[in-house]
Amino acid sequence: MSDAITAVLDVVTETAPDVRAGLTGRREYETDENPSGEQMLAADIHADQLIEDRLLAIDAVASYASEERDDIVEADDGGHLHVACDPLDGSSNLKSNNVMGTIVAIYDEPLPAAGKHLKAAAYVLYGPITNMVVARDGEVKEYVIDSEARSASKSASGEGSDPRADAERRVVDDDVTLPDDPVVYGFGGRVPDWPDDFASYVDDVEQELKLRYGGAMIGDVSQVLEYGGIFAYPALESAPNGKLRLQFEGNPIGYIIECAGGRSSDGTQSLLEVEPTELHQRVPVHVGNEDLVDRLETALAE
Ligand SMILES: O=P(O)(O)OC[C@H]1O[C@](O)(COP(=O)(O)O)[C@@H](O)[C@@H]1O
Ligand SMILES: [Mg+2]
Ligand SMILES: [Mg+2]
Repeated sequence: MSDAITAVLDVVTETAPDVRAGLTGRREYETDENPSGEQMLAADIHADQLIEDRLLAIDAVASYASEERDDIVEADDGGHLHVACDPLDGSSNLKSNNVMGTIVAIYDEPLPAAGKHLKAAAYVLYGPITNMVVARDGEVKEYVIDSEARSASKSASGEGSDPRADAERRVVDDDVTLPDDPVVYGFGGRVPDWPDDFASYVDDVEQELKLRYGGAMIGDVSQVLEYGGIFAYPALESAPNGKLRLQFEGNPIGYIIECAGGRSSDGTQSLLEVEPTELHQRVPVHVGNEDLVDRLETALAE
């Protein structure tokens, strides 16, 4: 099992530089919508295709599902891992050249699965540098994806030049934990669309924390992991289940934050406890320091 998970994480690492390189020139919207009714960029489709092809080539991967396709793709030859992917999280940031990420959730149950069936979750963040955060076995590690260092050392040693073999991840923090004293908050959705109970919670936390909201969940969650705080894409008046999707976004981010010592919630319970009903189901997402999420649940219950 653990070698199989490493194989999936290695493929994600090796594919990240190709996803990143594919962004240039793929900033236009396609005419098709994804299953959530959102317009896809050419970059979303390109990243999805690259990741699907490479993950399904791993013997242990039984199925692949993504935010960008209606149905689960089953591998021809079995396997025991089921991978759910958001190939480009925050892709509307591509037009304005801001951060985006790739999220993978590795389950040992067929999809849709509850978050408690996650064996690992990871994201790649395409920021000024490309890094990768991996949660497994209750721990979170941060890596830098370093394609150039490896390429240079390989060419010096005369090794071949398969571009996929050129990326490696290097640990930069082997125990990512949320800082005790939280600093930042970031909440999605239009402010007038926030329910009153959520809005009054925001009034409270904005007295204590600094706003950091960038329009890509993965970038905003990375701020919370680094500085402590809370990220939410809450239930809205117009969308009681919020915007983010349980299999591809809520579960893996909830898992990463919980492994880093924080809490996740759909408003009343851990995201990892939410009953899956369909592949593309949405869920309100609140993740961050324990005390901030506890207070949020109390505010929503009043
Ligand atoms: O534009 P809004 O409503 O603030 O939404 C931003 C949210 O939507 C998302 O972009 C949804 O993810 P996708 O880009 O993968 O569809 C999140 O990353 C982000 O938190
Ligand atoms: Mg997303
Ligand atoms: Mg996406």
